[in-house]
Amino acid sequence: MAAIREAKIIDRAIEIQLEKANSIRFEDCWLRDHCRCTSCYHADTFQRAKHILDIPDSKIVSLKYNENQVIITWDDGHTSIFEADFLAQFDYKKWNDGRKLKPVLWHGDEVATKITRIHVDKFLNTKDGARSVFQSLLDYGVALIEEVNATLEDTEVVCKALGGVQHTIFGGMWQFTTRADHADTAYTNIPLALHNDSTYFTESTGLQILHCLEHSNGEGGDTILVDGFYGATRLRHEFPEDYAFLTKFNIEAEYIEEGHHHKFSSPVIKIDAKTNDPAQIRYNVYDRSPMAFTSSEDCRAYYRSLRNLGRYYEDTKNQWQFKLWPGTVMVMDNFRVLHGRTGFTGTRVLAGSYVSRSDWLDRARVLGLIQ
Ligand SMILES: C[N+](C)(C)CCCC[C@H](N)C(=O)O
Ligand SMILES: O=C(O)CCC(=O)C(=O)O
Repeated sequence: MAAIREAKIIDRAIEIQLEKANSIRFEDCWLRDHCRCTSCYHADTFQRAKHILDIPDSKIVSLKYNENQVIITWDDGHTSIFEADFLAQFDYKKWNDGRKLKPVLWHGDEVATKITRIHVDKFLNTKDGARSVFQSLLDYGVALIEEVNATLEDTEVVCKALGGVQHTIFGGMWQFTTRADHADTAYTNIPLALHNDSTYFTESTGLQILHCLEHSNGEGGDTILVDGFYGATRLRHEFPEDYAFLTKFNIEAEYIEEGHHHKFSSPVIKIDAKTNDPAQIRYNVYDRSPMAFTSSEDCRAYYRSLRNLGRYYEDTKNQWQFKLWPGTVMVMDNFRVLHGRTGFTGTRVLAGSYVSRSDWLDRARVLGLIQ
């Protein structure tokens, strides 16, 4: 509970001093816009009631306060009441810090002991279980959900609980094997180097969920994961020019099959404007489309920087390699963690889905893990 010690008018703003906190200044335009009375705000839908062009450019004529509230009278006769707890949220530093995600960088198989591994019933039926899965995704970008029946239907229940199935050209829930249902090497048995999916979509897919329903009469098919942020951070320190290039230069990716042609250009390393740290990695050497360059410098920088970043991802010291067996659902954050697999023989069937980033962050927010 925030408590107001003092409030005063300064120019066209008010400044409030809270107990044991910084003082916060609020401009009159902000205050009028944030008036919580029923004609300014629909409290039942959490939406503003007035168009921004209809908010009067009015002046404060008087200010009263007590420990819990600030009461403002405006020159057009309107009154606004602000609760101390409401105002206390808008100390810029606290507000901004609260919005930063704080990924914990990892490399190698040490992460195996840190991530959440949880029984599916605990994940589905308890808040603590759900919290621990989403916290693991926020911290490390990976979680394992165990003892799931090896069927598409049971996997779907897990995908829904992670935020809901995201539909793409591959379908909603997918099941894939070496049968070439789509024009993509995932649908073969060849090895796949570390990559992010959907670099060719305007919005990358958020989580990727993989459940091996069967692997019989053969071997191989290990899963390999690497922390994309760790590699990017190493590049930033060791090859700052390449890091700068990959944060700015738009690299084009595409997906082509009968009836489809997706294409998108983006920097490989997208930066978070708040933290200046990597916010998303879009690294897929296979799905790059052929490009023209304005200069030989750019062309050479493209190859040099992608290779320098790729070396961290391909370094086995940075990777976590393991075998997924029926029963264990792997969830990973495709904005951060790169995945790959070793080649395999035999019959191997994987099921899963994507979950959009907006949808899984929605769950994490409702669980109180992020703001
Ligand atoms: C997961 N599933 C098998 C459905 C699709 C795999 C798509 C892989 C593609 N090269 C990409 O990077 O997006
Ligand atoms: O077969 C696997 O384990 C992973 C396939 C893959 O990389 C993908 O679907 O993007």
